[in-house]
Amino acid sequence: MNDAVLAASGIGVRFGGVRALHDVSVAVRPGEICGLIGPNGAGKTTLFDVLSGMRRPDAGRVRLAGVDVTARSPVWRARHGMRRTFQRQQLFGQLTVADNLVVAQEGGRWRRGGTARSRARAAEVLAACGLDGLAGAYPGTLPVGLARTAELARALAEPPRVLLLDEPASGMTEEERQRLAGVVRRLAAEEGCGVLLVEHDVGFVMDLCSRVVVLDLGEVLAEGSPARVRADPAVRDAYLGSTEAGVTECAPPDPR
Ligand SMILES: Nc1ncnc2c1ncn2[C@@H]1O[C@H](COP(=O)(O)OP(=O)(O)OP(=O)(O)O)[C@@H](O)[C@H]1O
Repeated sequence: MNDAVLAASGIGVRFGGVRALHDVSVAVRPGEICGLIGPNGAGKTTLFDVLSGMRRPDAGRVRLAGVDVTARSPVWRARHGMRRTFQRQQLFGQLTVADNLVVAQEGGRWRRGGTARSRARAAEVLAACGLDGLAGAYPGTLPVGLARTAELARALAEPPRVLLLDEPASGMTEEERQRLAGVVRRLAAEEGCGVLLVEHDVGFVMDLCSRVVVLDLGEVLAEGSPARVRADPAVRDAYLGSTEAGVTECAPPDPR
């Protein structure tokens, strides 16, 4: 995929005797929302770690907007437009939600309060995420769904070129999930951001994504439109179960 904003090719990672990823290739185009699903232990988090620079792969390359970033640090990748959210929230607990977004923009230059420009951008992003009433709240006081939304807002504090979302809907109410889906759709459609989404809630992934990649035992098992992936017998065997109502997930949502 030559026009990809993010492309990983031939990725291999081993943890001692465990083959976590083997010859995995994934690409995301600008403005595309791509899902990454698979059973527990399939290698999704390890792949996110490789894409974001937190883990060097034993094999393969990662390209950001065509530039080989395999040897680049997470900070370098973030500076060049790659953002990631985590299963465990990473907000600074001693700062307000708004200040978390200000710090995300200013990094080491940050002084308490931040610049007017950073504060204005933080307010704009919080409003877009439906968090305008919580700018002064501390992350630790927020229920899990709102804290995850705040984590997403922090990832958007500087407009990203590509966004890696790690189980963003986990612990969210239906209303929060709808809002999350709206924010991600707008980001992709209006700002051309490429999104790669790991999520155990298969219904959420199938609704939101135009393409889905299925990992199993560290390898790409299937890839294609949600309808195609849903109908794939190998995917059903490895991950999806059939019910009268349709396809549901087998792996339980991560309670973290
Ligand atoms: N630091 C580590 N040391 C040893 N083995 C690891 C380590 N991290 C992951 N693994 C192993 O690598 C494989 C892939 O794990 P990974 O966490 O990437 O899967 P996952 O698809 O994200 O799972 P989950 O859905 O449960 O988060 C698993 O077999 C896991 O036990």
